[in-house]
Amino acid sequence: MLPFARVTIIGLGLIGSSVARAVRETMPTVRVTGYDADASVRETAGRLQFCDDVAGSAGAAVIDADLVILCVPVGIMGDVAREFAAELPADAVVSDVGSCKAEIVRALTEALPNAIVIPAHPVAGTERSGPEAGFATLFRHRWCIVTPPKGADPVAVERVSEFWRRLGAQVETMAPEHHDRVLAVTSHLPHLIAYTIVGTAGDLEEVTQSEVIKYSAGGFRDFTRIAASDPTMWRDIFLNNREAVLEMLQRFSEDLSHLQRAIRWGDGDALFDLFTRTRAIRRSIVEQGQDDDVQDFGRTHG
Ligand SMILES: NC(=O)c1ccc[n+]([C@@H]2O[C@H](COP(=O)([O-])OP(=O)(O)OC[C@H]3O[C@@H](n4cnc5c(N)ncnc54)[C@H](O)[C@@H]3O)[C@@H](O)[C@H]2O)c1
Ligand SMILES: O=C(O)C(=O)C[C@]1(C(=O)O)C=C[C@@H](O)C=C1
Repeated sequence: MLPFARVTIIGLGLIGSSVARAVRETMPTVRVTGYDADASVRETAGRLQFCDDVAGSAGAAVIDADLVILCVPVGIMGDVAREFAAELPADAVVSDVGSCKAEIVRALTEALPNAIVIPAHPVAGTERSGPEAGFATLFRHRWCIVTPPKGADPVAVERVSEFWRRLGAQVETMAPEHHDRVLAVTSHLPHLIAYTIVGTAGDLEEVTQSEVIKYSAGGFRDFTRIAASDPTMWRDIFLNNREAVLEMLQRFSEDLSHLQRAIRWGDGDALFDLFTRTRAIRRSIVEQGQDDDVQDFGRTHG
């Protein structure tokens, strides 16, 4: 049996439109209603037809939904929930796809004190944004981390988990605070580093007169892809996962200082040992099938 019959997606950008497309493909009998605050996004959604209908307000979009998924920037989840609170059916499940979870659990449970709130995070995306960037296979073979609030109904948790499994994801359940510490290392810090290195190179360009662009290849190009990610989305992630990001950044700065010292004192063994350890980490990720060229191609060209 399908976990939900009438799904409403609020926010029809990269992730919202990908969820809609994936539902179409994997659960074609499920009715998908969409809403976006931006009229031009609603118009594009109507043209691309990845929803059965596009509503004119958040309230109208949720009116008979049994699952509502918020696919908007992390910093406005609570405000958007308040917009549709009065129209939300009592037995509907409210979820989201936000990239950090503790603050969202707090904001959604505060905005919807009587609703069934089961947040989730599909750990899948690209540097692109908007409804044209979405694609149905985005979540296939990717993790989706479900982060229920304390005391959440296990039946609702299982329905949300089954929904994501049907979209092709592998599901894990985690406490929101634990999620935020893990993702601070595996996703948020790497983005911060990419933003920094590309910004630094951009500043240096004035000195080197365009050599940065001319000779950018390999490693630097990979950083520029990540550093092209949506500014609103990432501003909100850093402001809403502040504690965990600052903790991991402190740790990272210490490790960077050790490397700096090794280079200064010509400690080749320290450099060699670290690079050997990191190469083994990359190889074990590839062996576990969590990364391959086909998937990378799909993510950047989908
Ligand atoms: N991009 C990724 O790689 C990725 C991956 C996983 C999760 N996420 C999370 O998914 C969420 C959406 O990210 P995205 O990449 O799809 O962004 P996006 O910019 O492509 O889409 C966001 C959409 O939300 C709409 N929106 C903004 N304010 C709104 C409001 N008040 N009411 C209704 N709609 C509103 C925007 O018009 C836009 O169409 C974020 O919370 C992000 O953290 C992103
Ligand atoms: O592949 C990318 O472009 C991404 O940045 C995707 C990525 C990630 O860091 O893995 C970014 C943020 C999301 O919350 C989940 C996935």
